Amino acid sequence: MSDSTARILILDDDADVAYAARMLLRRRYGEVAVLHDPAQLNGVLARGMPDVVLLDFNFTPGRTDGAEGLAALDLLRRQPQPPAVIALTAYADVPLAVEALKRGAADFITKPWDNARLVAAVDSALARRRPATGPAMHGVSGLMGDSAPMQAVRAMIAGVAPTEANVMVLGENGVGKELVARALHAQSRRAAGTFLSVDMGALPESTFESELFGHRKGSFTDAKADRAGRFQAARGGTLFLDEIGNMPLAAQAKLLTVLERREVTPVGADRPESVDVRIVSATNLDEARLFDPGVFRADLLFRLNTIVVRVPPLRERRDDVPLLARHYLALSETQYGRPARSIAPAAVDALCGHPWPGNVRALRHACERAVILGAHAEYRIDDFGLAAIALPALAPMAPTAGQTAAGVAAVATAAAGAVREEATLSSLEREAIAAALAQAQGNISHAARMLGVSRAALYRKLDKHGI
Ligand SMILES: Nc1ncnc2c1ncn2[C@@H]1O[C@H](COP(=O)(O)OP(=O)(O)OP(=O)(O)O)[C@@H](O)[C@H]1O
Repeated sequence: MSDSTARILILDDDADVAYAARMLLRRRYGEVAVLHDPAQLNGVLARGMPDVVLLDFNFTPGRTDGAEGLAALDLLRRQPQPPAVIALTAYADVPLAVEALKRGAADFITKPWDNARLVAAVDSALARRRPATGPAMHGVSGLMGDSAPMQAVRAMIAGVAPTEANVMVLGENGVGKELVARALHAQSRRAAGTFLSVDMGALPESTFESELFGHRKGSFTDAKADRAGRFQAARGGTLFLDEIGNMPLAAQAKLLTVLERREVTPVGADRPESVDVRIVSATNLDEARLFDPGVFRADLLFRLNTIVVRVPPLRERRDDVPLLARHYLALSETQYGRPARSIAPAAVDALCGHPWPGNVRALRHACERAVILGAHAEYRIDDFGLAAIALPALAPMAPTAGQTAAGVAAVATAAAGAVREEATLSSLEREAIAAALAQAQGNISHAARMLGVSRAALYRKLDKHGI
């Protein structure tokens, strides 16, 4: 399965619910669209079939019988290549969920949902629906590239995947660490189980244990029902602990205890439950920082890094650039209904020579930009917006704790010279982001913290500015 090509449709009349689901899923999957009215479903399907539909069941205010959702489900199931449907039902509406399953829904989720559960349900619906194929893809991971360094990474994955060893994936932002983790899962004995990804840097310290280990009803004010944590949700599968380098030390101690004992105690429970998950972790910290005990506990590190897979930055495997560019151009051409175009030879050379501080993710965004803005018969280098992409790499500085957004903006201004009179709000935002990234040495989580926004919000802004 390749997350970057997965298309998800959320069909829910509640704008807040749809927005929350879209924000959650957008980082993981290629395209996440929202539709509020089932009457428009036919038109949307005619423009392209999603892989997974999250389907609400009541659209007209006051209706609770679920008939509108069941009709939409029937319509989806009648398509020549029907998407997998995950029913979104109210907490108590078990009969409706059962009816949806009988009519072909792949799964159901009760609202309000548990994020980990929802992602796990989408992942497994995708995995069941379509194994990724294609000459450039390898295995079922979507990990592309035939350069010598990528062949070495792939050989390492093939050797390590069938073992139960914990694996730590190292590499800069956007190099493909999550794809490596997915490849490890897909080639392991746990492939039929869940692959569950958790952003450890984004878990609030106050709910860390409840999110990871689950809780019992009544164990704290908001604990209205028993809830499984990520360790339980990934049972029999692989738990991908992303951004492990951003975990506070106190949380590291709790994680260490679980890994040592191989059991978790849900908050409010009086006895532990055994855990059956394989742990794959990832960080963009360089190894000097990772081995600094002030940043990361050595005992936890040794639990996690039985095997280390290093994913090289794109500038060290330039041979992969043309293949990746063609793949992502083709993907965006399909997505935006644009004609297929080739890349001018000079543009291929320039793409290969670019330093790509944001690695494959940045290349992907640059290709999307070229498809949208390119106005010639062939893609030219200007279409990719590369001069702008290089900006963050110009002034790398040591990260500064507690940096404020205003401070970063000021540094951006200094780095870029005096504020130009014609500078727009948007260009100031772009400069602030570029400066924050430079100061954080490309670490998205640190840059997001400096700017006072979430990682997901920063990714959206990187997307918007083509950084
Ligand atoms: N080898 C590759 N082949 C195809 N696509 C890739 C490859 N490497 C990365 N990508 C794409 O680049 C984007 C970033 O990949 P991924 O999320 O795996 O990187 P990451 O290293 O985990 O990033 P971060 O550290 O920011 O979380 C995704 O859209 C992914 O599909």
